[in-house]
Amino acid sequence: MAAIYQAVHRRASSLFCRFHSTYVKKMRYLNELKEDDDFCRQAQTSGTFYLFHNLSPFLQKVGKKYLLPQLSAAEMKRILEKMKETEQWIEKSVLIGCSDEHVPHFALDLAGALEKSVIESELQGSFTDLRKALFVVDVKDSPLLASAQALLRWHESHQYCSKTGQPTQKNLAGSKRVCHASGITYYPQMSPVVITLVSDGSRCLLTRQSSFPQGMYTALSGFCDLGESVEEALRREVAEEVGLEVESFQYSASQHWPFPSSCLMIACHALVGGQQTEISMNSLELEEARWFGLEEVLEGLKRDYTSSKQDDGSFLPWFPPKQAIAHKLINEWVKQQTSRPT
Ligand SMILES: NC(=O)c1ccc[n+]([C@@H]2O[C@H](COP(=O)([O-])OP(=O)(O)OC[C@H]3O[C@@H](n4cnc5c(N)ncnc54)[C@H](O)[C@@H]3O)[C@@H](O)[C@H]2O)c1
Ligand SMILES: [Mg+2]
Repeated sequence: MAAIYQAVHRRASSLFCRFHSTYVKKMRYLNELKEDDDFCRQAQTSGTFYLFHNLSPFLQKVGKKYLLPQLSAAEMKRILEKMKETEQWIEKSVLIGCSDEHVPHFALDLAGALEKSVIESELQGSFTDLRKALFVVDVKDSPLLASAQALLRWHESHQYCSKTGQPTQKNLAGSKRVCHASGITYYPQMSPVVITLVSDGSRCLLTRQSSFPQGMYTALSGFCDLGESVEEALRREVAEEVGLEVESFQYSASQHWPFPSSCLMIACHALVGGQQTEISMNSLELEEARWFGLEEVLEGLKRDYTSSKQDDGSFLPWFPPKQAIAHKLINEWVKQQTSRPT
């Protein structure tokens, strides 16, 4: 009965969809895949697959470029058969998007099924740590890579119900997990983080944690506490980490960030009053916090880790690459400074 209802519903939706844009149709299609296991199972037979092993994505190096190969369902089947694994493995994949033509994309972690080196030599590429992969693939592929890994990571760490201790079961698309003993449904989660580029009008405040690569400075950031609004978290983090009081702030943009595990980065510009710009750094959290003038920021934007290294082994300041939302904040600040009437 449910299957008939779903088929009728799908037919009605597809008629309705004739009047919708490509984007709306795509979102409706993805939503159906999440809601209907049979539909998703069928989609897995015609979809494409991004491979992971122990949460490291599979990349192929072609010349100087790192590509993110998508395997067809037929190719996946061939590899699993060759390695004497069953096709059931395909059901462990999670839905991560689809093309405008509704070819669904899935991510699959093959750890536990296949030996890493065997797949690497079969497919001529390598499973690469996400901290490297994210920065070497084409910029347009980084968000997909980050969210695919985050979803696979969430499933890996939510195998059991935290109330009953019983195994949880994922739906086919991987948009949720259910504990059949308690009836609890678990959904993938992100932790909200506010990232703030503080300015005093003519300088911006950039900071380092001791765990950062040498020479790298970025905007202030902090996890939102439970029950806090974005505004409250922003003001608290700036006060906690550098001892300054925010006068006003403006939202810029947001980004999903996979480190340490699924953050929703909410990026803002903040202004502190001209009278109170003396930094009182919290050395438990930060190694350094200081004001940067426009010239120094412009110079820093030209460097990366390698080019910032000096002959004596020290590092000149450099900033996060364009995949990180901090880069956008710094660029926006530069634009605002350079477009101001002098
Ligand atoms: N994409 C970017 O441009 C960018 C830039 C800066 C920071 N970040 C990310 O923002 C995250 C948070 O920044 P931060 O380290 O300054 O935060 P923070 O200042 O809140 O300090 C981190 C500490 O907060 C605690 N904490 C509270 N809630 C937590 C949670 N949900 N998960 C983990 N730890 C929690 C832990 O003790 C942790 O050590 C970092 O993990 C970093 O990867 C991204
Ligand atoms: Mg912080």
